[in-house]
Amino acid sequence: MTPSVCLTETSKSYGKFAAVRDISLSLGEGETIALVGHNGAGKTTIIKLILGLIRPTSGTVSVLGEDPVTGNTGVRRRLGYLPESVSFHLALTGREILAFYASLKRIRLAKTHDLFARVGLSEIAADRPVRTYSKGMRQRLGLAQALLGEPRILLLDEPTSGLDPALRRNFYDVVSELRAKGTTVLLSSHALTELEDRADRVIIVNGGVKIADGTLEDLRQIARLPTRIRFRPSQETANGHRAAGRFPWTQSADGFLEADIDHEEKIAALSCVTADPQSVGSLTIMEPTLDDLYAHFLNGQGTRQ
Ligand SMILES: Nc1ncnc2c1ncn2[C@@H]1O[C@H](COP(=O)(O)OP(=O)(O)OP(=O)(O)O)[C@@H](O)[C@H]1O
Repeated sequence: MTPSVCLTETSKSYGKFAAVRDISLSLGEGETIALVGHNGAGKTTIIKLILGLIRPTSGTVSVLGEDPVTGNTGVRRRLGYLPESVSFHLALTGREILAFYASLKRIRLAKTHDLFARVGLSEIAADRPVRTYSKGMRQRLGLAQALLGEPRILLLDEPTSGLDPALRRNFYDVVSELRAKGTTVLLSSHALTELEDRADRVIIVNGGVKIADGTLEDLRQIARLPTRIRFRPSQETANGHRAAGRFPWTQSADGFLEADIDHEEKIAALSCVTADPQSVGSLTIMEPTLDDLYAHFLNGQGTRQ
């Protein structure tokens, strides 16, 4: 996969304080990457380094092959950015705001006409002043602004905070469309559960340092956390199952047998449960979630505010 963004041993300090320390990462074309970490972990600093809004204290940042601070300004026009708190001039209409940002990016207005529909803002809403917008509508306008000019790299800082479930779904639909077109999407978020099925890769930062980077499956392989297996045995085989093998099955209130099985034993445990398919009513395999993995990688690292 061609990398759109590369940080190589990049640090950013403010005085003696290192907001980001020796981070190396690459973001591929068409990849959706979740950037997760506690408050103050360094997520926004990484985004600002990619945008060229701040210079690294050491190391390098390359965006579409250019240094985003000193390189070809055309590269910046290929970036879309939705900041953590969107704030627009309240007296302007959505359409006026989009026209303003389009002129900054030197994009012809004709190319912006479908953006309102794409983010789910009606034509009537587009002509209303932003002060009449709900938080969700402002966030949609922020997304429309970030989508101006069909960016090749989209950086979204906490994009779904404050959005209701329907708006979140709509938002992720737009992200899927962009991914299909080859756009690199970096999503900084605390909403781990909703990222789980949506990100191709997860980067975890803590205290300005990258502590994990991989697909969910990669992270599961590294963390080797137990898998919970639950099954409902048929009446006559319940006792047999409970005794089966060396696995510590316990009976839950709803009649299921369940156990947390070590990563290495997962296949053996499943073979044991399913040896006689007739004897199993239903079976659930619960792999460690992104929440579990996040807690695992942060465990013992300490956090800072
Ligand atoms: N201009 C600055 N001057 C001094 N310290 C800064 C500056 N910008 C960021 N920091 C510090 O760098 C650290 C990382 O900040 P950053 O905004 O990147 O965190 P974050 O992971 O985005 O947090 P959040 O989830 O709360 O938005 C924080 O401790 C912050 O206080």
